[in-house]
Amino acid sequence: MDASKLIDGKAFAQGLRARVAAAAAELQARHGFRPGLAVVLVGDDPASQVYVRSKTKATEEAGFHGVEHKLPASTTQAELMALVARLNADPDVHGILVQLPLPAGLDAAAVVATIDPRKDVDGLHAQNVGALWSGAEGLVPCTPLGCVLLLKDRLGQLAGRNAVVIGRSALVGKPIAALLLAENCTVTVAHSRTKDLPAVCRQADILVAAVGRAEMVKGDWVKPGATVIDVGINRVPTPDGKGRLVGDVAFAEAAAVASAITPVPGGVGPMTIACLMRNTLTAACRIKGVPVPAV
Ligand SMILES: Nc1nc(=O)c2c([nH]1)NC[C@@H]1CN(c3ccc(C(=O)N[C@@H](CCC(=O)O)C(=O)O)cc3)C=[N+]21
Repeated sequence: MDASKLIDGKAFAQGLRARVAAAAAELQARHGFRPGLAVVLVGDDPASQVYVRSKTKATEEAGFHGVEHKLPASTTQAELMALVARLNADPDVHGILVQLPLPAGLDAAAVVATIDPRKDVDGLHAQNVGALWSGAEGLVPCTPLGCVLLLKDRLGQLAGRNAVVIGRSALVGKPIAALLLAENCTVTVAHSRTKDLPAVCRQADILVAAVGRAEMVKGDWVKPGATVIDVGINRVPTPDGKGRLVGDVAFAEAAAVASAITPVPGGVGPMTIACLMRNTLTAACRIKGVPVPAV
């Protein structure tokens, strides 16, 4: 494959994190505060622990104030909601992220509804979802924001392009569709009940795969010259037992046809964390009433 086709999310994310860190240093110097992020992890799912660790590392590297709350899987709904209420009231915390999924028995929607919308750096609170779809100011989910930043960096203007999003989750598919619509794309949201999914995908100038099924999108689903964003992170078994990460797109096949494509790992994943830092910076500035720096 021609290396210039690769959309290097890892490199873009590094640059974004450096710009966020510089903006945070400037805020400290001029206004005397640091953005603060609280990450809440309930239970001991190993994958979640890895993500939370990389979020904490990014928080430190950005020069933010970071707090990590690790709660046992036996935590009750009331205890979790009480922690969120404390974080809502904490003046040093501007962003609250409750790692999902929560252990069985806990109601994620009720927890999200408790988060102060101004501190909802995941953009999942109904107020932020409404703001996204109505064009009002709010906070946008990190993974969708990362996808659109990569697309604009590669393509410039997105207006008028046909975008097909496969997947309609609240965390990824729906918000990506909203963001692409706001960029004046013609957006189709495809899903498990879509008829002739390959033919729908072949219409896409921008194809976003967010289904959570390893290598489902084949090379002949991709229109020649299309830009492919692979949001999937699937661990598949290997003979050595370690497993490897693949996306929702059959990468080699798709890369042969596309003009640009994100790899897995090293594509959208690192952008998610960089955008979490960006959202925390935005949330902190709005709460403090100072201008939000462009990063
Ligand atoms: N409330 C909430 N918000 C989230 O944003 C959220 C969440 N819960 N739960 C779990 C998922 C997953 N997630 C990822 C973040 C970074 C990478 C990432 O950096 N991946 C790297 C490395 C992957 C690896 O090596 O394991 C890559 O794709 O290159 C992946 C996945 C955020 N999530």
